[in-house]
Amino acid sequence: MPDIDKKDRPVTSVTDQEALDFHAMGRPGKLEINPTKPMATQRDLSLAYSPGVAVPVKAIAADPQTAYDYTARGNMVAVISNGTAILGLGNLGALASKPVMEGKAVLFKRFADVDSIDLEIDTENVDEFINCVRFLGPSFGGINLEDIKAPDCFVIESRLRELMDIPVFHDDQHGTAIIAAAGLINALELTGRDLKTTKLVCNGAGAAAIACVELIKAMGFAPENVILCDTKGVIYQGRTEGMNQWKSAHAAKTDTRTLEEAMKGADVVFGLSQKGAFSAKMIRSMAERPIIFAMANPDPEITPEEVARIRDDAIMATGRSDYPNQVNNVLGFPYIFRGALDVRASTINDAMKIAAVKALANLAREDVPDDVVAAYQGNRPRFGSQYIIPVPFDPRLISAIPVAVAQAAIESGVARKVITDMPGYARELSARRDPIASTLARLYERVRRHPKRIVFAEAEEEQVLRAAMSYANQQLGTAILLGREDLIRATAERAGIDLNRPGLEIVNARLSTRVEAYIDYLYARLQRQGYLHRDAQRLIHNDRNHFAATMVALGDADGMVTGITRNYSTALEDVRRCIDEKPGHRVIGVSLALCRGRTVFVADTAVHDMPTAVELADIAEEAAGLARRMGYPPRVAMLAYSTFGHPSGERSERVREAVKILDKRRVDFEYDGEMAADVALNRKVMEQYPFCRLSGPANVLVMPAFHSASISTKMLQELGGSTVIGPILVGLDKPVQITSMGAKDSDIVNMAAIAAYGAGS
Ligand SMILES: NC(=O)C1=CN([C@@H]2O[C@H](COP(=O)(O)OP(=O)(O)OC[C@H]3O[C@@H](n4cnc5c(N)ncnc54)[C@H](OP(=O)(O)O)[C@@H]3O)[C@@H](O)[C@H]2O)C=CC1
Ligand SMILES: CC(=O)C(=O)O
Ligand SMILES: [Mg+2]
Repeated sequence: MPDIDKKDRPVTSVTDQEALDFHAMGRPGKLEINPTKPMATQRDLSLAYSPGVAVPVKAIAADPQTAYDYTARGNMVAVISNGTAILGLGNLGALASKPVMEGKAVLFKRFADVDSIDLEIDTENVDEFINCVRFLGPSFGGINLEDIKAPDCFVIESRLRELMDIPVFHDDQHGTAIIAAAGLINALELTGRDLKTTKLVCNGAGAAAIACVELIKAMGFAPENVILCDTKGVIYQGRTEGMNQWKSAHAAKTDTRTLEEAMKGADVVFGLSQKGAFSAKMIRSMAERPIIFAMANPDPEITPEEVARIRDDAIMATGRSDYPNQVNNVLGFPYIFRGALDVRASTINDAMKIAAVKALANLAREDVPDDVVAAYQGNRPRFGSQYIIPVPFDPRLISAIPVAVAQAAIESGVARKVITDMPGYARELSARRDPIASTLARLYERVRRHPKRIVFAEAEEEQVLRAAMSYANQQLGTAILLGREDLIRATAERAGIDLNRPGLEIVNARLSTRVEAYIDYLYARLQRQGYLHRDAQRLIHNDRNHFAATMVALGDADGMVTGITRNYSTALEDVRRCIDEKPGHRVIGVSLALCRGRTVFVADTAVHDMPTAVELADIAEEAAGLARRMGYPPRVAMLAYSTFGHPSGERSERVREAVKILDKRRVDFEYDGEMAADVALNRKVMEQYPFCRLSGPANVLVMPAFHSASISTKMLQELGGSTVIGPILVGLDKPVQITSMGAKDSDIVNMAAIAAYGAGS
């Protein structure tokens, strides 16, 4: 019996409590709405609302197409469900479907920058549902129907398609069929099969299954080689029980009556039914090199581990993100709608679906460029049984699929806007990618490849325990929990956290065998700064920051995270008693602000109150180094309230001096200044200074002083809707990160991952 390949094991798994906490933290749910225009002044109000708003109203009344120019319609999709077939969980009602629909809405945004809102319609009556949706056309550029049970979904979709002049797309049908077909084409190629003679069994005869079977027959599968099963077994010609017209259309001429009989000798099996529907016996009875797509969510018909225990020649796919070969409609719907919206398509037709299938299948066969490797857990994927389909985080999807879909819409005559410059369109699409997730994903993947032992210095705190558990769960390394074991265990129990999992290690400072070594180390460092041996003893025994930092200094841990219970500067002082600056470096804090598709590094947000010119130059070097290590070629702007000498003043003088120092140092990155923030960030404003040496908008902002750094990042976060990570501490000889007091568990994990990243490979 083959051992399961390490790659087949889930990369990350989450507990029920983690899932609930994730949905409850901060503002409950997963999305909110933000205005795209200023709404600050009387004039703004006059333009946005009465009287100004009357002008676009009249324009749209005169020419409905102008709604795409004057409203959000053209980038807005509704995700609509009645909750009658939520994933593979069955009919749990409209309200219970909301987490999934919010999820689909955020995936639209995350993967394809499509704005989306979920609408849960509380009726199981088909006519009521249709009547509710049919009048919503003016609000949206497209309708994504989701998790509506068969056969109602077939009636609902086809009637709405007739009634509405925007794309209506039932994702569980066509999204699933497109992804499954793309994966199947590649799996057939890898196993040397011809689709005309391949025998396929599909378990499930609902929304997803019927659409999959229709699509593969359209691709060339022989109808006599396709058998569909449902809860009553094989759908054979003449069967009367539990039938409907959609099942009848695929009733097979066969003597088999059960799934078990049908699967004997089958080349391919699709599971679009329910958890656990495939038995070991069924899998064992399939043909050589079988293709098994167990696509039920959240739990597949059979797991890759189970299949690996039965046979080692299968190509295995599931609908889940924690196994290789994820056949899930998330690879389709964001990009298919992106392409359809961009050409204002009136529908999503077969030509567009087939174009998406081909684009997806081809992408998995292409060589993967370096900047994509991070999306594949650090391994360079190669077309093969473990890689038949791209992963959802593949950054090439955003340009490859919408282009194919838009092109097909234009050629098949359903586009209301023609794109002539397709390469230009592909470039625009790439720029829509959300950098937040890619930056962090890249960092996490690097750490996953080189897991690290990180000490969580305040492990008696609940959010720290949660963060540590998440760190271990995400296979970033070992989380060392520092604290009194009885208190850690009590907190864990109260919070429902299971400490008996691999990757967690409790260290109690009082009981550690390393205490004497740590005291000696600290005393040797501090004895000439007025500290007695007993002071060093007290610090190691009683203070977790000193204990943790000494652990890191002496190599008992790779890095450390702290900051929840003590203010930043106090925590930093604690750490610096134990760890020096890296030779030739300066310790500073850099905040990473991710805002409206841009990433900027802001420094120094932690250490230097009123830096001198030399210190500013050092800060620029440290921040540029961090940017480069995180994959951004640095363009450093030395910020001030003035730009290139005007208006003059003492504060700007210091910044100008820092630029001269950088000139003398002949540093190997782009920098310039002094300049105001708008000059640094806005290409058009920068063009007014043609001599400026930056080749584009700055991505590293060196602030003239701590107050401006701190104030501007906090304002970005609170008013600008930016995600701010950090301050990230750089320049220390060992990787230590300090969170802000009261940080959330997700912030703490990010900082722990950054510490681990800093520990290198
Ligand atoms: N990976 C992916 O991207 C996607 C996966 N899916 C998964 O596919 C499954 C079906 O979803 P959907 O088509 O929307 O739901 P539907 O309610 O429309 O259809 C469910 C179908 O599954 C059949 N079924 C249920 N349990 C069994 C069983 N034990 N054995 C055989 N057949 C069974 C039902 O049979 P009967 O007709 O007799 O009631 C019905 O035909 C879900 O698990 C869902 O998560 C769906 C969409 C996308
Ligand atoms: C993925 C999905 O849409 C489903 O399982 O229903
Ligand atoms: Mg679904």
